[in-house]
Amino acid sequence: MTINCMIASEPSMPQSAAKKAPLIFDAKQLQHQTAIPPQFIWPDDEKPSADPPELDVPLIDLRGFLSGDPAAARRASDLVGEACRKHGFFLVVNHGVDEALVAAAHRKMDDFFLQPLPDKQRAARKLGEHCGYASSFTGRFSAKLPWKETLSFEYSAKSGEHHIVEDYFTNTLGQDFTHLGKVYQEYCSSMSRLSLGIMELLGMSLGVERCHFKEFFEANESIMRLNYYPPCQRPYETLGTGPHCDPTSLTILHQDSVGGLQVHVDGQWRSIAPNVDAFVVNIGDTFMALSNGRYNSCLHRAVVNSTTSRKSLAFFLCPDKNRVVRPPPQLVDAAFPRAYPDFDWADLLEFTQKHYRADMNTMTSFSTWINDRRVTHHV
Ligand SMILES: C=C1C[C@]23C[C@H]1CC[C@H]2[C@]1(C)CCC[C@@](C)(C(=O)O)[C@H]1[C@@H]3C(=O)O
Ligand SMILES: O=C(O)CCC(=O)C(=O)O
Ligand SMILES: [Fe+2]
Repeated sequence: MTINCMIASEPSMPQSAAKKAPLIFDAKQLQHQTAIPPQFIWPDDEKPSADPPELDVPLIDLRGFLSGDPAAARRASDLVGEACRKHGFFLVVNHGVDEALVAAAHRKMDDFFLQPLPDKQRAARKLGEHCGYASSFTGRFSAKLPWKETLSFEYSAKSGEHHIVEDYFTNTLGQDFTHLGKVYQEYCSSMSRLSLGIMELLGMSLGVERCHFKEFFEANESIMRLNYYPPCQRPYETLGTGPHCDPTSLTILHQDSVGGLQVHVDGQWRSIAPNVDAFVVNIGDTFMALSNGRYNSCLHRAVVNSTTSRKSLAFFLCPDKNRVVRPPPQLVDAAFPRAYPDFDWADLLEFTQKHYRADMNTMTSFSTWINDRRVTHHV
């Protein structure tokens, strides 16, 4: 199996317009090989260890809150706040999302990812854009490549855009994929509804009006990402997804029963055990900014294994692209002065797609970048 390796100049930063033929990576072949291109081998200080300790993640039962019980809402909000002041991860159960829909969303991933590579590449992601199929980002980064394939697409809760997911699949992949589009359209709609409920709990936990963040995200333009992690014969030298904080606002993740999600807590990588009845929820950089830094976006990654492919469904809640991300005034005071500049999500998304590989320092780098750009444009 020939691989055209790209001799890249930059470490693992986004590539400028691809002047070189990118490394062509076919998971079906490489998943059986111990000879792995060096671009996939991570530095010693980032390699995963075997059997990390499990993180005891708060499990929040949403049944009472969703049925309108004020005491249950208060309890759930307190648990959310406690988790967000620690590591920013929590599990939700009795979340109201149909388990058959979740199962269908996982099953339909195989209909796309088990196709031959040329068929998948009909949906190939264009450089600088966030939607489409990416095979390990071989054309995007030159080192520390993630051992995964992804398919990302937009979901919009705006009126008049209720078929954007279905249309994406039909327009990109043809009528044979309309059934996938219908499943993911319904799945994303469920995720959006659940996200707005969690935004109520987050608002309550921060002591702002209960509907403040819910209204901010009512017309969300979110990103749905299907993560497909093929087996890897050197699982302790590679990573499925590298260490990062999500630049988005809220992530609702469903991991299958294989396991592989890890969170960095108190200087240690801890695994989050699979629980197919639960969604894993974490806040991202944009919500950290909306909370004026009172809640932290948390560092996490995904590891792979040598025997089984792993799948995860990640719904990334994002505001309307042109809503200004600014914390409510109640969250700005002498103890918590403004942590980040005003920005709109479109700018942060552009930054992660064209200028910076999201990691644990994205917001610091972005703040510098946006301030410099404002000065330059202002001059
Ligand atoms: C806005 C996004 C950029 C990424 C997908 C969503 C939210 C998470 C981001 C990401 C997963 C963080 C780690 C690096 C990244 C390049 C990846 O491994 O996929 C990020 C995504 C991206 O830029 O495509
Ligand atoms: O697949 C996982 O468990 C995590 C993926 C992730 O963190 C992401 O896509 O942002
Ligand atoms: Fe993530």
